[in-house]
Amino acid sequence: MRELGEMGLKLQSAVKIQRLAVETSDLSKCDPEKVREEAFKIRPASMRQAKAGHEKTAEIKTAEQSSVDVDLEPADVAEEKVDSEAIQSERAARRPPPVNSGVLPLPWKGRLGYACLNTYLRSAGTPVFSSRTCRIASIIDHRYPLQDPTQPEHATKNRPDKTQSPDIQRGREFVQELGLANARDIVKMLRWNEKYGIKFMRLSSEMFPFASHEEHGYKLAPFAADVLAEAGKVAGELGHRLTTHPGQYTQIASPRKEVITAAIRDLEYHNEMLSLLKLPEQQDRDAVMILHMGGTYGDKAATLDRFRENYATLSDGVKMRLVLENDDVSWSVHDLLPICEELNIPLVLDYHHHNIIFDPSIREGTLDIMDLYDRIAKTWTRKNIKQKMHYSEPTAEAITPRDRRKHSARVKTLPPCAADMDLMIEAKDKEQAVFELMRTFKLPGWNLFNDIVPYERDDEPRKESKRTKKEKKSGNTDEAGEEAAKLIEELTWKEISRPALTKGWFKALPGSTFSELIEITDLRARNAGRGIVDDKPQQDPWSILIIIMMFEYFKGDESKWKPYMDVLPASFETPMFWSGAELDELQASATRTKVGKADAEEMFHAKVLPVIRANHEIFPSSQSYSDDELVQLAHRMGSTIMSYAFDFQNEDEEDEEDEEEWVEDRESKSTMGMVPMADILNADAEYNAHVNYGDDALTVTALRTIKAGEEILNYYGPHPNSELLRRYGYVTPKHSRYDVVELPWKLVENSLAASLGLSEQQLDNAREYLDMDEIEDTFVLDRESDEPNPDGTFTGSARFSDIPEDLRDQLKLLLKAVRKVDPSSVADKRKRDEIQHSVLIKALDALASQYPTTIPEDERILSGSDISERQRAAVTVRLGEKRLIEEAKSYLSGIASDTALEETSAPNKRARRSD
Ligand SMILES: C[S@@+](CC[C@H](N)C(=O)[O-])C[C@H]1O[C@@H](n2cnc3c(N)ncnc32)[C@H](O)[C@@H]1O
Repeated sequence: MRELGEMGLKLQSAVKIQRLAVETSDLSKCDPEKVREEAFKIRPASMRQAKAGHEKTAEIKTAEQSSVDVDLEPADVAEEKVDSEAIQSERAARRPPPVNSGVLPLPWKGRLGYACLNTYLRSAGTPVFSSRTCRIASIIDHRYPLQDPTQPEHATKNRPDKTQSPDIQRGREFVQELGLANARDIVKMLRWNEKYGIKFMRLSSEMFPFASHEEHGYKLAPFAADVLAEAGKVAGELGHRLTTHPGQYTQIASPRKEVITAAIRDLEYHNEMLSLLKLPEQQDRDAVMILHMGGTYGDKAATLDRFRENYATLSDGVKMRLVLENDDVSWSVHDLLPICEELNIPLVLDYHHHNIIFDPSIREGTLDIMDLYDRIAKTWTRKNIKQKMHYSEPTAEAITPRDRRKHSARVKTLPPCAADMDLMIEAKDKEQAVFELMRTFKLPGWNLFNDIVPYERDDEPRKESKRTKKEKKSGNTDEAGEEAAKLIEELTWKEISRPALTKGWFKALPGSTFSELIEITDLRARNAGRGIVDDKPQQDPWSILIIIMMFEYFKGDESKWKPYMDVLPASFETPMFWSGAELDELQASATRTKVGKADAEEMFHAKVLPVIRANHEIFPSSQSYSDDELVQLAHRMGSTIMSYAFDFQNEDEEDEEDEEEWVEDRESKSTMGMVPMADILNADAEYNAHVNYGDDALTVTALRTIKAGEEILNYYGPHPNSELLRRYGYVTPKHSRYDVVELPWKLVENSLAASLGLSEQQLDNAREYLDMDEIEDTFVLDRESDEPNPDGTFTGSARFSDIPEDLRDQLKLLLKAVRKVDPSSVADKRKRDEIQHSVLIKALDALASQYPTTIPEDERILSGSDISERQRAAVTVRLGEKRLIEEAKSYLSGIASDTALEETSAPNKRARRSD
């Protein structure tokens, strides 16, 4: 068994290395034999563990970055190349099962639960759910009475009347009404659950929107006391367990005071909600609040100390309900169990998270954790609370930890828990996932829900789509819009689809018919024979909108959008259109490398031109255009979209409730579109208006008094000037608070080598101890900036407050590695801390020196009058980055001198630490 486990691990590393080789976009260099050889080299277990932590931070970062850079980024283009079917199949074939265990807890006597949302009831004719919410701007709007308070509100005809005087209580009642509607639906869900054999459910944290908000928060008693007591009474009668899971930002071990204050408010809110249910004694004890420890802030021991300290200050009510859960990034079961035992806190074991940060020296899965079952169970029994566990599985194709973080829609098996466990199934299909498990294993109640077909059945009256509603309302669909929407459907995709491998043979069979929309694919590499795939190429929202805009453009005067297209710019100030000399003005700014012109053109060639060329009848005038001219036109449309288009969430996604779990990397399902008029507002980091997207109308709300002649400004987001320039072609002084600078790891390494007098060979030897696959090659430094105030202004300024945690960690790893190569070069831990700061300062110096001009020189250039707009923008970007580098250096020097001071004043402590 053990050998098999190790073999699985090696195969996994092989897959990982292969994937990385592919991700560096050099498919041809990926020699499978070499990859396998590499994978079978055993590294010390400690290194592997350390690297696992890194992988997580690196991946989270990538996910964040990709959510910003929607489409034209090189990474995306590379990603597409990577995702060839063969590689995917290979990876999938090699994946280990989600849970390695021979134990199935049958016959099952426990309760299976689902979290927060019942998909069946949510999509019923009259939706039943507990997460109705609103925006803060709506609370503020509803401080004003309705135009006709005797009539129900209407999105256009009966809105809050801003000419009257506002009343804070009125706004609060508006949001509280949403909470009451949410709470009233608990009983409906409980009764439904009971009917179908489910007796365990997590209540949505969004039950009472903004209840724990600093400014807009409110107590639940007395207004919600009766509704909650009624829900509790029904839960009591039915023996239903109710729990909660405050969100990931509720962290009581944060070093930031404001985070702790907010977390305590949120815990008190959850506690009040559960207490007002007035459940029978045991059920009340079982109504727990699950919390994650949160970040490590670079120092787990210090974080645990803060946790101890802050936990002690929590109210008894909160302490009675608080439960800790292992996460998939930083805090494993092994980390949390001791603190849970120490502080008398139950520990909820989440198998899915555990399987992501497992100890690879044992094997993936649950075997290592089973030895801890007794200790985990005791954390519950000694408080007389019924134990619960969380179970979910990664998506079927998941291989890397990043992939595996995504929960699959349903689960295939049960974990090896006690057969009477309360098991929360955290899967996207919620109650349907529970049903599937019940069906698979014929668990008690499996025969109760035969009348429940999957929640998307056609005979259930479903919510109308908003588009249909609008169309109906106008009585006459907007022809131009409809025409554009139909365009994509009409296009024949064959020219750009994958070559048909096996369809020809299949089609040749006598009597066969074959839809053009599907394709037979070869899945033998993963032992799955043939399979059917959707044959449409993956057009993304960008290419679709570019094609539609080009379609309208070619129609010329015939286009109903012509007047709108005419006011849109034909040329742009974004760096995409700058000359080489103009780009050079950006100096060492990372923006210089992010222009993405070549990648954009590659995308046009792959996704836009083939569609146009294959459809002369739809784009008749395009025939007179050369390929180059089409690419230029695609650039123009792409840049227009970049500056003017809006993202629209798909209907399905809007209805989806948050998993209330650790951050998930969801696939984007958005669509992009042009919205004339809505795109007319300019923007700045301090703004005075907010655009509200209603079902039937788009409104703009002033956030404060706007003087006559003053420009109405929207908010495009907390972008650094470099990003503002890249996307929109402008910069503003106010956006400099969000400036960032990218520090290449190479500079840190060089600076370390210089500080310790290491030779290139010694540095290379140290690198051998690191898993280079996990090493980040750049780190983003930025300032800490508060959110803008509700009126769009800022109270304080942004300040540099810390070096990124992953940079610190990576540097620590390197220092440890250097110590192994040359123990005399880094004497002890204290020395390592000192070195860290000076190394980073030197690295920042090196970074600053890559910019040929100094801060005063840039300031002089900017104050001059003979400077073009493009130059002004470039100098503003580079100057912002230089100033940030200086701030980071002063911060580090400050810490370094504090440490020195501490050492001179506390020699005993120092002596202990260096032991
Ligand atoms: C959505 S449009 C805003 C309306 C646009 N000004 C127009 O002419 O229709 C975004 C573009 O407006 C310009 N813009 C927006 N805010 C700006 C600002 N604060 N300063 C300069 N230009 C701005 C940029 O060219 C940007 O790409």
